[in-house]
Amino acid sequence: MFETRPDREAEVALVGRSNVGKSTLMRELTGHSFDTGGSPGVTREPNHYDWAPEDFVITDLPGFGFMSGVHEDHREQIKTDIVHYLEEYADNILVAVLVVDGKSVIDIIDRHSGPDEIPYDVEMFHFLRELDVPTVVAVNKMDKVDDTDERLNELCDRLGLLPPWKQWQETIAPITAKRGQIDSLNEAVREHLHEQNRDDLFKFF
Ligand SMILES: Nc1nc2c(ncn2[C@@H]2O[C@H](COP(=O)(O)OP(=O)(O)OP(=O)(O)O)[C@@H](O)[C@H]2O)c(=O)[nH]1
Ligand SMILES: [Mg+2]
Repeated sequence: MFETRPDREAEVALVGRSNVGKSTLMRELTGHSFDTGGSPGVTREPNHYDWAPEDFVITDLPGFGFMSGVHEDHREQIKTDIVHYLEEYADNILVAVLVVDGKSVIDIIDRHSGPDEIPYDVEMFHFLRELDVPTVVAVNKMDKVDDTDERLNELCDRLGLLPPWKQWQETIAPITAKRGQIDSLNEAVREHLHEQNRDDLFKFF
């Protein structure tokens, strides 16, 4: 279990598979650099970022999924830790940002869909709903995607949201974190904060 969380009431948490760009997005949101890298599994412990006078923390959770050099047992442990973390702080997490790689997410979901298998991104999306944590799917690396609308409609379909994606701007946010293009995410997060009467946190998004 991760024990490093600062004692803050409100939280926004970034979750998602390894190498999708969570730490890159974290850098864009906070202006502070975190380890990012070409190989999956860079972040092994949560990165928390808080502002001294504010009762608010942004958390970048470790990635889950295939990571070269990381043993299967350890991978399962990380996944279990993430699930426990989300359960424990569900009441504090005002918005969860599920980050996916727009270039590969459909292929990965389809490859892992079967009678006995639920793909991680789909499972996590539904798990967050069960916890009643408002969730935005940040579809990252859109600089690598040509057929934007088609891709985002497919993603809606896989997540059980009726396309077209434009109906779901509070839930589906295409971004290119690496270039700082995250306006759609900021808007979606603000919508959810507003619904919870937390306009005071708009300055962070
Ligand atoms: N093309 C492109 N690459 C990106 C973008 N955002 C991040 N990357 C790259 O994706 C790689 C992984 O980024 P990280 O931010 O380390 O990913 P992470 O999700 O934190 O990975 P873990 O810590 O392993 O879970 C890095 O090489 C980034 O430069 C983007 O918007 N477009
Ligand atoms: Mg990371």
